[in-house]
Order: sequence, then structure tokens, then C-alpha cells
Amino acid sequence: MPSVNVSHASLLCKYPSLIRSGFGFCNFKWLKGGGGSAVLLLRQPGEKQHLLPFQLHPRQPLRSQGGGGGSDGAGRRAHARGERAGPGERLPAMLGIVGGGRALLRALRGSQVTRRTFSAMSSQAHWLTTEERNQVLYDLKSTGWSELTERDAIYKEFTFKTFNQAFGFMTRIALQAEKMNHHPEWFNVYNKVQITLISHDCGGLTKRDVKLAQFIDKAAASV
Ligand SMILES: C[C@H](O)[C@H](O)[C@H]1CNC2=NC(N)=NC(=O)C2=N1
Repeated sequence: MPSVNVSHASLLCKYPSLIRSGFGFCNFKWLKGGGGSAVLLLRQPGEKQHLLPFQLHPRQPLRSQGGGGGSDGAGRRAHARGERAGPGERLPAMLGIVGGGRALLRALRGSQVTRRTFSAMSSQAHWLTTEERNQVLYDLKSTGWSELTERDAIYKEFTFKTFNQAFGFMTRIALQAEKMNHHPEWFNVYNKVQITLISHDCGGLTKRDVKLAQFIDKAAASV
């Protein structure tokens, strides 16, 4: 599998979270190599694991790739927003890969890491660890959220004095949902709003749902 030249300094100082998150993959492990080399071990349930060797070398100027590569700043903002960098789009610019972006994408594709898997894996970067999950669920339950039994989601009902208050609340949530590109499932009758949160692309509860639930509680408290 071709080794990919990755600008070490640009990755570590500009995108430390990218390193920690395994470039957005859900099941990954960094294997330290000698002399500045490293290997990204990708594990996807039900598939064989993939090894991507990286030869880390001193910082070189970022070079955005053709076709939707955008600037590295756009890539960083996209990553911060939790948007999935589709292969061949922002990924190479985000990773500070110098000339190696296509090699990385070939390696991913060559290893049967298809666009769908890559996309699913990158969105699964928002998964909660068991410890995180237990803690956030404890906190959310203390403010009135409950876990659904029939699927991995959380639910809460809000009651306001008037329909106007309820609709104003929903408007604030809607704007935040658009900003996050993460939307609630909800139902409104007059002054009541029933909200269910789940990450459809992952089929369960993720950090995005927690972030939106916390925003929702703050919005309800300020009505
Ligand atoms: C195309 C669009 O980015 C996706 O459908 C977004 C929109 N909002 C979303 N909201 C939620 N809750 N889960 C998703 O997977 C999701 N995906």
C-alpha cells in the first residue's frame, strides 16, 4: 500500500484533533513507527482491518488539491462543524497532505474503504465512548430527558404558557439545528413540544445529539 507523505507539523499543530480522531474514523489506532513514521490502523466492524502507513516529515506548505479542495481554513472549519469531508473534496487540504492526498484516497478505496464506509466511518467519529455516554445520559436525565427503549435516542417533552412561546422556542432550535446540520424529530401541539434526538447517519446517539440537547435545555430555560 503506498505510503502517504503527511506534513507532520501542519497536522500536529494545526489539526491535533484530527490526529486524535484518526482523521474522523470511528475505530482506529495509531501504531508508532521509527524515524517519524506512523501507521493508522482502521478497524470497521465486519471488515478486515486496514493499515495506512504515514511517513511524517518536516512542515511543508499546504497545497489544496483540485476539485473542491478549498483552502485548508475551509477544511478546518468544515471539520470543526463536524461536516464529513467526502473523499477528493476537502480531506487532503485538511490533512495537510502534500501531494499524497490522491495516494491516501487510492489507498482507502483500494482497501475497499468505499465512499459509503468512509463517510459512515467519518460520521461515526461523533460516537460517544461508554464512559462519555453514561455520564451525559446521567446529566441529561437529571434535566428531564429519557432514553427511548425502541431505539438509541433521547426524548423530552416541553410545555410552555402559550403557542407563541412554544413556536419561538422551536424557531431557536431550528436555527441551531441548521447551524449544526443536525436536526431534531419533533411534534408540536399548541403549547407542547415533544423532541426526540438521534443521529440518523449513525443510527444512534452521538455527541451531536448531546450538544443539541444541551442547547435545547438552555433555550427552554430562557423562554
Ligand atoms: C444531508 C444532511 O446533511 C443530513 O441528512 C443531515 C441532516 N440532519 C441530520 N439530523 C440528524 N439528527 N441526523 C442526521 O444524520 C442528519 N443528517
